Amino acid sequence: MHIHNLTEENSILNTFISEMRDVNIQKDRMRFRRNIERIGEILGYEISKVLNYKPALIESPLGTCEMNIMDNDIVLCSILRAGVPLHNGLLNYFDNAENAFISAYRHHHKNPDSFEIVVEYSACPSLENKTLILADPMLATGQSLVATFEALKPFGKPKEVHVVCVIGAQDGIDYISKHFSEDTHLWIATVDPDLNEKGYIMPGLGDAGDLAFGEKLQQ
Ligand SMILES: O=P(O)(O)OC[C@H]1O[C@H](OP(=O)(O)OP(=O)(O)O)[C@H](O)[C@@H]1O
Ligand SMILES: O=c1cc[nH]c(=O)[nH]1
Ligand SMILES: [Mg+2]
Repeated sequence: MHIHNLTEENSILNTFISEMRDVNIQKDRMRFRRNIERIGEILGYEISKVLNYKPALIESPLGTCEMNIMDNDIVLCSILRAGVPLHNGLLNYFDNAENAFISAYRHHHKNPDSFEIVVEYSACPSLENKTLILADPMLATGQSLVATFEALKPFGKPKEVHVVCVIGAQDGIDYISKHFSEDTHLWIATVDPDLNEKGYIMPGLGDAGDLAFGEKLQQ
């Protein structure tokens, strides 16, 4: 897996991540969602640098110039719920992308520290020979991303896969590296060292879905 960790370079991206982590600033739900969206825009811009381009003649009112224009059939797929603002950020840049949505949530059994991933809903166009961009802000154990990728298999084989995340735990990155093909790209805003006993990224930011949309009742 090709890992692009954007936090290694100083940029305004780190300000957005720090606001998402900050226990006081993150209470502002609108800012939390907007920061995920802004990070989606930044990561989308980075992905655009490795996509395919074709020359096109562009006519301005004063003349004609040749420019390289993006030439990819993009399918943007995000994992509900927390993936929604990241999806919006990517879609702000990939105007004509097709879109897919998958639901994946942690189902807790009697032991609150153990869970399985339940994938229930999938709405997806054909992925055959397309550029799949798979978005979820949090990569903790990596199980949601792997379960989602599995659920997408009946929709066709993409030409290339780009996974987009805001915060990832090293263990989760190692896990998805084993389950996605070697030529997959991971575009990640930052990487944290640990997971706690509940599978939360440490120091992370807490529960991204709840911070973006409010607490949900456990199923
Ligand atoms: O890497 P994993 O260990 O699978 O954990 C990461 C998953 O957890 C979060 O979703 P959550 O299950 O909290 O659902 P939500 O978006 O509905 O809150 C997040 O958006 C990922 O999908
Ligand atoms: O740290 C984590 C792990 C899973 N889901 C989240 O929202 N946060
Ligand atoms: Mg959640």
